[in-house]
Amino acid sequence: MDLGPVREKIDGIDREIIAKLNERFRLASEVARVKHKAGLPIYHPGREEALLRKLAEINPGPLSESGMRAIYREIISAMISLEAPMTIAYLGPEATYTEQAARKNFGTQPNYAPMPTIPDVFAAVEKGEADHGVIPIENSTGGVVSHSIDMLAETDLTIINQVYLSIEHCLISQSPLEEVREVRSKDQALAQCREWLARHLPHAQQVDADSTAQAVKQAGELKGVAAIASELAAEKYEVPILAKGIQDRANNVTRFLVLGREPVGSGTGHDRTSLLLSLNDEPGALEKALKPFSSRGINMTKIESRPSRRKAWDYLFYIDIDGHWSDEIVQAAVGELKACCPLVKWLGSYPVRG
Ligand SMILES: O=C(O)C(=O)C[C@]1(C(=O)O)C=C[C@@H](O)C=C1
Repeated sequence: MDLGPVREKIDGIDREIIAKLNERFRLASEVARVKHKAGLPIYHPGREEALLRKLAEINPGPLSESGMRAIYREIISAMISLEAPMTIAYLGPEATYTEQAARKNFGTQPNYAPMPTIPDVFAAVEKGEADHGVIPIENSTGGVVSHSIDMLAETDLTIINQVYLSIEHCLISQSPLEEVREVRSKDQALAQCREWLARHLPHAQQVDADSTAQAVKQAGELKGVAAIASELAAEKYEVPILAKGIQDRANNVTRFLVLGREPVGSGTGHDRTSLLLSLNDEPGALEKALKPFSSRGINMTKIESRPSRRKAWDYLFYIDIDGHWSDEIVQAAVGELKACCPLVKWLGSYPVRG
């Protein structure tokens, strides 16, 4: 078949797409100017999610929803970088899962700033060295990242978005499996591969590292040491992969939070709100605190208790509910909550991915 005529048609469509994209850029620039005047950030996760949900509804295919989202992720990323390039701080070093989550959310265009620890990510955004920060918050197999929850109790930053990332772990080493005597990784990653390690490396010592990517760097330098990390990290630090998909649960997903200095926008109709509560030291205090939500049929998707670090045996409760802070029903529930809890801190409201 002569491909010439089809390719000519494709060229014509590409010319139209480019013209339309530039028209879109000009309109988005107008929006950016208005936001700039009002002192608002350009990045608006709620608007982006609402736009993507609408596009998914009208997309007749064969373009898949994930393909459509990836294309639009980059269109918006390029748009924002034309107006005001963003700096995104994340838990580094380079090639961590947190970097992958940050790129999934912000695309390829921002400046990415790897930070050595979770508190450093908070500090970079608080000091204005970064526009936004990305931190891991919980994993479907390993549970919460306590360090992140503890930092949320102390910060003035707001959660403005969340990102889910499927986590596929690899065993990475310059030595063959028979010679591996030590496995290094972030405690969470080691916990997610416990059964695999018990089966394949029962005698290897398990050692905590600051991050999965840090463990790969070390595995590249030390014989007999293996790391658990992503394929991307193995490629980045040029250390061979011995085994892929070694996590105990096939469906291993981590949830990351995107932080900003101020809340952005109102609800999208499908949002989540995170709150921090403290309770009075009296019988039934927790039950009383949950009542304002259950009595209104507000779904609570998470509750996690953490030591308050102010007093022994004093706890803070981190909760996630369906709805946006600005929703009337949420406001009514929070009003009732304030009457029975000494502390009610709003951590942020953000869109739930459709
Ligand atoms: O609608 C807006 O608020 C815009 O700034 C435009 C736009 C877009 O390109 O669609 C750009 C950045 C925001 O994160 C959301 C949407």
